[in-house]
Amino acid sequence: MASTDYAFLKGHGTENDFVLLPELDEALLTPERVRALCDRRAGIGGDGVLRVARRDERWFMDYRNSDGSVSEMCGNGIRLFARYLVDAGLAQSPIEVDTRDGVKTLTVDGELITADMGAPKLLGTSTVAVGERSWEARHVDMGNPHAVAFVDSLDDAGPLHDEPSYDAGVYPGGVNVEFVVRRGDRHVAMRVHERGSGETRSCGTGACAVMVAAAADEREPGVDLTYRVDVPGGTLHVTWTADDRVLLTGPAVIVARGTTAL
Ligand SMILES: N[C@H](CCC[C@H](N)C(=O)O)C(=O)O
Repeated sequence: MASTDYAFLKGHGTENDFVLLPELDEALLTPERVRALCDRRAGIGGDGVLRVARRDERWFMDYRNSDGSVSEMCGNGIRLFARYLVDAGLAQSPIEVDTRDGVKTLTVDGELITADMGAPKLLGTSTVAVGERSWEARHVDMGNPHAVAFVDSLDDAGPLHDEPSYDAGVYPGGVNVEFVVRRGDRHVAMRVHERGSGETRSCGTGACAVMVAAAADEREPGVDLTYRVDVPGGTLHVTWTADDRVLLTGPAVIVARGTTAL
């Protein structure tokens, strides 16, 4: 692989970490280069890559999972993307960011950033399994696919080294699998095995999917509903608005800037 220096930033949202590339051409971001950048020993390390691009007069977030695959949306990543734009003086809050799942609006309020993720799709149920154990999982689409399984304990899913098995008929393009427990009124905790990245410390779209699955039965017409969602890497808050939008609020921290030869 030819080695030329490219600018990068490293950051995270509740420890879901990303390599942000502000100037790389799309043609250079091959799956091989994504895997090399995300490698935690031979590369910078990350759960994914955020390439900064322009599309139709807007900023476009080109998101890639650490295995080099492409996904439609990344809830923690888009907050870091907005943090970069504001810190670099390239945009002011509120910011419209285009994604493969359409345009999202980001609002920056000090340390916290809120992403309007749009309307959730609450679909049917299927079965997910880890080893001998299996659970019913609720299909929630947040622009990307999620299977949400309610468990008695977050330890029930085991070490999650391997991808849980799932119904490929329901999820032909793969799926992010969340395991969730209730912690109290409008308060849940989750673990996630992400499509294309493995178990991560947090998943923004996953936190939204978990909240929608957990709150669906208690949601009242005309009322906004907010949940606290604890992830291994911190805490997110998710609001399902009366007009059927999901708002994801959490931190986004830039931890390093530099140049990469990858
Ligand atoms: N692995 C996900 C994309 C990243 C989602 C996650 N990092 C988030 O914060 O939403 C997928 O393939 O759909």
